[in-house]
Amino acid sequence: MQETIQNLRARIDALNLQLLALLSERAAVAEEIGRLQTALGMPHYDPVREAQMLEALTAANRGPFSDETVKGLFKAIFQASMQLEQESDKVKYLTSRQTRREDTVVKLGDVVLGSHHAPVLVAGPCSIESHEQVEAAAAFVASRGVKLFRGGAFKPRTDPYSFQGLGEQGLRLGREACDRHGLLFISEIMDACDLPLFLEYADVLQIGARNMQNFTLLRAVGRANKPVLLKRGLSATIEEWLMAAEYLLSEGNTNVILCERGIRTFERYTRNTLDVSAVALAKQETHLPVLVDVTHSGGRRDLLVPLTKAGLAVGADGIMVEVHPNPAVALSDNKQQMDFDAFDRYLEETGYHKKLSQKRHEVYGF
Ligand SMILES: O=C(O)C(=O)C[C@]1(C(=O)O)C=C[C@@H](O)C=C1
Repeated sequence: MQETIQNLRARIDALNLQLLALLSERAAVAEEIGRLQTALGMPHYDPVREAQMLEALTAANRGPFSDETVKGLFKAIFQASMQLEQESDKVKYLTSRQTRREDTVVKLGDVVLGSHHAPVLVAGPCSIESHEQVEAAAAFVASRGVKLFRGGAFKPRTDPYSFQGLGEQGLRLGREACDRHGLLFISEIMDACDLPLFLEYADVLQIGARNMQNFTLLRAVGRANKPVLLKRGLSATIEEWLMAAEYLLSEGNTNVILCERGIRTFERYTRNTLDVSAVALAKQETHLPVLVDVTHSGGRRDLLVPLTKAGLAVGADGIMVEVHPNPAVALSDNKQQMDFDAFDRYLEETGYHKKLSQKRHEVYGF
């Protein structure tokens, strides 16, 4: 008896495989129909066709399943084909991990950003203010093992009468200081017409939070042959942020680094709220490297260490911080930049002096 059941089950197993092969073949044909329908602008759902097929099937039905059961089984098959057809209509976003499974790794000189590589640290002043200031900042961060230098020359300021940056002169001062100290230079571009200047002076083009949805700028930078750091907008949803990155990739620029910099919430103890889930989700949903700008996230020096730990714990590939020789007299963001002693304490407390030379798994175990 037991043996007979075993034998019958073996037959069912074989029939299951035959059914699966037939269903897969049928699905491939339905997908082909779906592609033609999409090209012709026709809907995928065709109730008349479904009714005709069900009629033909019930007419051919000799049992043991009732007509109703046969109809139920085939309706489930039609539904499954429809889902496949609709799925293939969905746009394949270049930023999506479904389109590209492997992590994108951005190479900046001898610094490698993303995947299993050691978390990077981007440091430098909010704005480039003078030769002396940028020289002091660049010399200091370079002496501490930092390879990526930030410094704004074109500043998007809320108040039109506040310091707007040194413009081209700032870019030149930044470039020269970076060259003297073996640093790579990241600076924010605000207008597509400044692209030639940035191509000459900067190593990484930063698109700031306020310009995250400047689609003309995104397209222009997307066509440039330079890595881009794309900050999340002040009130941008994760989807809007990733779509902005899609603009860059769709124009051919694959060296895109995302940067979470805190979003505007009701909370007033901090300037912005660091959205750690956005960092984790950006890593999950896209294949791009993700940084966290801890200076703007909290807008508070006393939060730089904990926010750094939080960012790295949820998978960030690096951190951006602001360092100024004398923050008290800084021409922008003077409440949140670190002086040199504070930066040394920051490196010690976050363990970044070790992290700068280690692989990710050596630091975090993952
Ligand atoms: O014949 C079609 O138009 C199909 O898309 C295939 C198919 C099917 O699976 O048979 C799928 C959904 C439609 O509602 C009708 C039929």
